[in-house]
Amino acid sequence: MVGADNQRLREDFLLETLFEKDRLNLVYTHIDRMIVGGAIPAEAALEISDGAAVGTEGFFDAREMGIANLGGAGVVEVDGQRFEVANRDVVYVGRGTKAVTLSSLAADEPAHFYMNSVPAGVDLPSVLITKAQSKPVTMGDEARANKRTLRMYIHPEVSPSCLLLMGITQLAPGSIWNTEPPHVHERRMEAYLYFDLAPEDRVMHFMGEPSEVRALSVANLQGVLSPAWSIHMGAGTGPYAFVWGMTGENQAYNDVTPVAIVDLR
Ligand SMILES: O=C(O)C(=O)C[C@H](O)C(=O)CO
Ligand SMILES: [Zn+2]
Repeated sequence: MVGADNQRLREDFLLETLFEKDRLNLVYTHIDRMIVGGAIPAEAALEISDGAAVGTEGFFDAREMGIANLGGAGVVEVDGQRFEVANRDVVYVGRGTKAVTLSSLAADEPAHFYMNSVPAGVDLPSVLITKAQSKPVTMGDEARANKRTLRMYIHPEVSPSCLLLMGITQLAPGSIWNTEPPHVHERRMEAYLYFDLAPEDRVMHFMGEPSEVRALSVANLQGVLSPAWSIHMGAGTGPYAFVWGMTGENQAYNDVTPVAIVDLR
């Protein structure tokens, strides 16, 4: 990626249009085969079942998925099992599922479903993980403008998966910096989805090898991909939260190589 200009970086690593009313958008990233998606089912339900794009009969024949609701109350139906999903609840969908249907309880305040799906080697039961069931960890320091609460949802300590990890980080009022210290993790890729950011604000998201840092200006409900070689950290011009999703062969959250701020170039 050395030499890539801003436009090339945006094309390869920024997911600008994931959320559109009454559409299901799924992006096959080819970074550790993670599929990143968004759906706003307002007037009609949206279904995920066909596997043509992933080369299997059914979408979930060889995949698991995490679905986070970032909007109004919604319903995720997994093979007839109905989960009512409030704002910041997450549904884990296990491999072997035949069909997932996404809908909203109210069309004028529709659910915003954000999805991460990765290859899985085992069938696990599909479950709802509410915000109250997630595991919070508070990090950072108000005086350094990086205080935040990270909530683990799909994680060995909360709710198991095959390889997927998923959680939500909320910045504390007045804090702007996420993911300090920045780090890389050779054994996992990561995708961020910034949300609850005002339309006039942006998160300046930093990516790249620690010796070649670049910035992407990211708007509300846009995603950024972070291959194993890239740092991922950001500073918002206003309040925000983000969903982080990871896949790789090591699920230990602290399996990271921190990079000192003074070593970034
Ligand atoms: O603000 C943070 O710190 C994070 O949310 C970090 C991410 O979860 C991450 O990068 C995990 O590897
Ligand atoms: Zn990370």
